[in-house]
Amino acid sequence: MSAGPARVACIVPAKDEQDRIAATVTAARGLPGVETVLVCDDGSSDATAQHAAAAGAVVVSHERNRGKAAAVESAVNGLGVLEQRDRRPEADVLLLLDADLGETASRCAPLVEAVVCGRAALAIAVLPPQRTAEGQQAGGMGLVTGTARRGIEELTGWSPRAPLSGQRCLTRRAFELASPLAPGWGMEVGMSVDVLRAGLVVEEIDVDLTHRATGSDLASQLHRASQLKDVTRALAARGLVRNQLRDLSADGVSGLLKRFGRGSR
Ligand SMILES: O=c1ccn([C@@H]2O[C@H](COP(=O)(O)OP(=O)(O)O[C@H]3O[C@H](CO)[C@@H](O)[C@H](O)[C@H]3O)[C@@H](O)[C@H]2O)c(=O)[nH]1
Ligand SMILES: O=C(O)[C@H](O)COP(=O)(O)O
Repeated sequence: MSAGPARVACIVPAKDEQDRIAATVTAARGLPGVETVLVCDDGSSDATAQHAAAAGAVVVSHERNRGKAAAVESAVNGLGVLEQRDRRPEADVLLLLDADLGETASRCAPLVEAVVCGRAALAIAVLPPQRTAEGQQAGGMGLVTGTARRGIEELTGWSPRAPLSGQRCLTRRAFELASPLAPGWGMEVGMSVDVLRAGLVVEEIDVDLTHRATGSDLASQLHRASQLKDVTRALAARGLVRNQLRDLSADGVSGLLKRFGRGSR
């Protein structure tokens, strides 16, 4: 990281977030060190872009929906263009926040602090249990989370508490090491694996954040299916399946049983 105070840019991917984006942007702008908030409007069909801009964000837009990872990449590219055009010093820290955090985004200072002080290259927020809009306990059967957690552990030896959490702060260098990001919902899993494999420190931090939690209706289950597909792809692209096949051919049936036992934890 460069000498002097750290420069933090906040990156917010947003699809149809007009109800919450302004509060999220306002809260993010108030975080220590945050100089710029960039929102990528990922093909929204509502007024997300206008609300984000009115709250003080720099907005880049996708004409059509391209998924979360592409939105994050576009916002970071936009940051690079701004820095060159305006000859401004480069941000050395990126804070990635989802658009639906609202004013709770103001609680993310501990993530920034962990990276700015050099304790971690990637700091990830662990959220408390969430409730759905109907007041029910959020979350599914744990299939996506469990797949992501076990995959990261198999590939790196580290077992995260919140493998899917998109609320994360990292050095620009760590972001570059994880780029291009794994597509769609695989970006967090891919990033964690890539940063750990580069030998950098990853830390999870409890942060009292609230977001729009996924429920149990059909749309929510379809969302989970899409997450599972992208997470599985990100893990496979980093060698998970290859490793499993290698171990199976080395250990035969006992390897299969060992792996099955581990998978059912
Ligand atoms: O096509 C899309 C879909 C979503 N988003 C934005 O991405 C963020 C996360 O989307 P959300 O629907 O809130 O995700 P969750 O269901 O909450 O997913 C959890 O798990 C994901 C990984 O599967 C992480 O990316 C999220 O941070 C984490 O909250 C939000 O700002 C969205 O507006 C896009 O930019 N493009
Ligand atoms: O609701 C959630 O936490 C995510 O969509 C992941 O769901 P799952 O881990 O319960 O399958």
